[in-house]
Amino acid sequence: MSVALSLLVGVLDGFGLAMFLPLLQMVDGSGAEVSSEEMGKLSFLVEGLRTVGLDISLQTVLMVMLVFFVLKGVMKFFEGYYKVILQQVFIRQIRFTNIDLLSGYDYKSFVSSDSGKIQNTLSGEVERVMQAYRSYFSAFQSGILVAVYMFLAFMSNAQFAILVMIGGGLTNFIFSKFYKKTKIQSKNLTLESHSFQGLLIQKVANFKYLKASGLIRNFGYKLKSSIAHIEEVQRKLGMLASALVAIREPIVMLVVVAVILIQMKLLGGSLGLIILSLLFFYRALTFLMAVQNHWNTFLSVSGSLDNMTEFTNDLAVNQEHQGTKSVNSFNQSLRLNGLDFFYNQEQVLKNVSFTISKNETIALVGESGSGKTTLMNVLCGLLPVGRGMYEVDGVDRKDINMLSFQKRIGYITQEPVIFNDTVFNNITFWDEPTEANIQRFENALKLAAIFDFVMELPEKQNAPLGHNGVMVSGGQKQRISIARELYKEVDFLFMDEATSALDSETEKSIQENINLLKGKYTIIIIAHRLSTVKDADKIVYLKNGAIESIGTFDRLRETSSRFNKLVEMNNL
Ligand SMILES: Nc1ncnc2c1ncn2[C@@H]1O[C@H](COP(=O)(O)OP(=O)(O)OP(=O)(O)O)[C@@H](O)[C@H]1O
Repeated sequence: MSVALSLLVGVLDGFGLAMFLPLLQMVDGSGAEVSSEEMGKLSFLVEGLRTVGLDISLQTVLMVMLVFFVLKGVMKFFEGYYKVILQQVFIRQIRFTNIDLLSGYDYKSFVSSDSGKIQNTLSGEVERVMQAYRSYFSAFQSGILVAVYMFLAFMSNAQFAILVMIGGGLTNFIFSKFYKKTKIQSKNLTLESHSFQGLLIQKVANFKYLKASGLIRNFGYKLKSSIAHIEEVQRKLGMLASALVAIREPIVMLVVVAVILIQMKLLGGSLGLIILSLLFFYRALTFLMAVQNHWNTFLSVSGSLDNMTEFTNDLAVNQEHQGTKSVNSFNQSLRLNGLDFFYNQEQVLKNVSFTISKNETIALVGESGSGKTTLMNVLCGLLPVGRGMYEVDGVDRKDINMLSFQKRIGYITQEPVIFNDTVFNNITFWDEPTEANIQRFENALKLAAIFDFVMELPEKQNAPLGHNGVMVSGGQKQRISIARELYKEVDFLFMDEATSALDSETEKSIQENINLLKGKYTIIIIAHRLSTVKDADKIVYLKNGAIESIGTFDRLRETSSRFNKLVEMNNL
């Protein structure tokens, strides 16, 4: 469609231009009858006018010329508009595909990925891909116009056309060197942008620490040095582009001058034919320059295309495996049998076997690095099973649709997750404030022991929490994130150090609430402070990735001297 429109624009423009020749003949003052021979094979235009009974007068020629250019204008509108629509479809597809792929991205791959690359590819790089697409498309369209004008020039004077083509082809050797260098710099620009975005993310995420420790300016230097690298690459790209623009016209003129001289002096061509061909060539060469311009711009952003392809492939290859069996409720047990887990070559979990029954509270304890978080991540499906077996209600992990399982999970992390929005939206995850939802919301607040605090805020549930929850204390953030999980209708509560950011008073109140939830949810909890897990139904004590002992608090105290040591260290 777009090719056809470009062709039409070129042909209409060419026909319009061809009408200049009869016009020139009329104004040369000789008064001779307009001859169509000077137009070469395009003479059919003048002959056609005669056939339909029109005089070849000044008015007719001018009117026909006008009609051609008006039609060209109309076609140009459709061509431009169609181009915008195509571009939107293309970019939307890239954006939507990548967002979907990112949602399905496997957690294990995500952990070892570069957040700067993800951020940069999905923001700045998308813009550059759009630019690449635009330039590629424009180069292609201009290429079509070059072909149309060359064809028209060929129709009016074949010899001249061939000579210009040979000249044009020879100049390409010079341009190709520039293209190669541009491509290399384009790749560098993408890599430098990834690293800049990575540093920026870290500066924002660690702002508090950097500020409090006086290191913020040192980190600022790193960002500035990254900017300097980007500028250096951009300068090189700019230099290449300027040089290309500068040499382009003199080279093209060299070709034209040489060809006219050869044609006039050696081959004895007619000036009339050369003039019409020149009109077409002028157009063809203008578009040839446009092709080269667009092509060079395309190459200067082509690094982004490679990066986007590689990024999309990486996401696609590392999609989370989803089984076909949905978990819509939890009825019996989670069962691990002989589970091993590896990070690269390193074995982190060794032969772990135990069962968690519905509505039991299980505590994972052990020294730092013993594998508690890893085990929790396997249990909630963030990490795959390396070796061995993991079943939910008797269904193998591999056969389960993990998204459906994870919807049944309330997850409370070490660092409470707070979105930059109101208390209500943070807890209900943007649910409609219907009466039933408000009731559910208030119940969740009460269960998380934060109802009084919220109701005393000037704006109550509509109070904003700020970026990362800066407007509330660590303990309050934790309770809000607990309330969010309780608002969901879940079967499991996974708590990773849920009480670590709380003062002892708040911890006591949360502890009481966990006790209240005990028996209503299946709770899997990691806590360094053993006070939190004292009342658990079962404690899984991990040592170097293997289960050292398993049982109630009192039973472990009786049977495991190592556990006793841990308890003593915790001053219990
Ligand atoms: N993404 C990772 N890549 C490689 N090794 C990892 C990764 N995450 C954790 N490990 C390793 O796995 C082991 C267990 O880590 P894990 O975080 O599960 O321990 P933990 O008991 O939760 O520790 P802590 O109490 O300090 O949080 C550690 O030796 C750690 O170095």
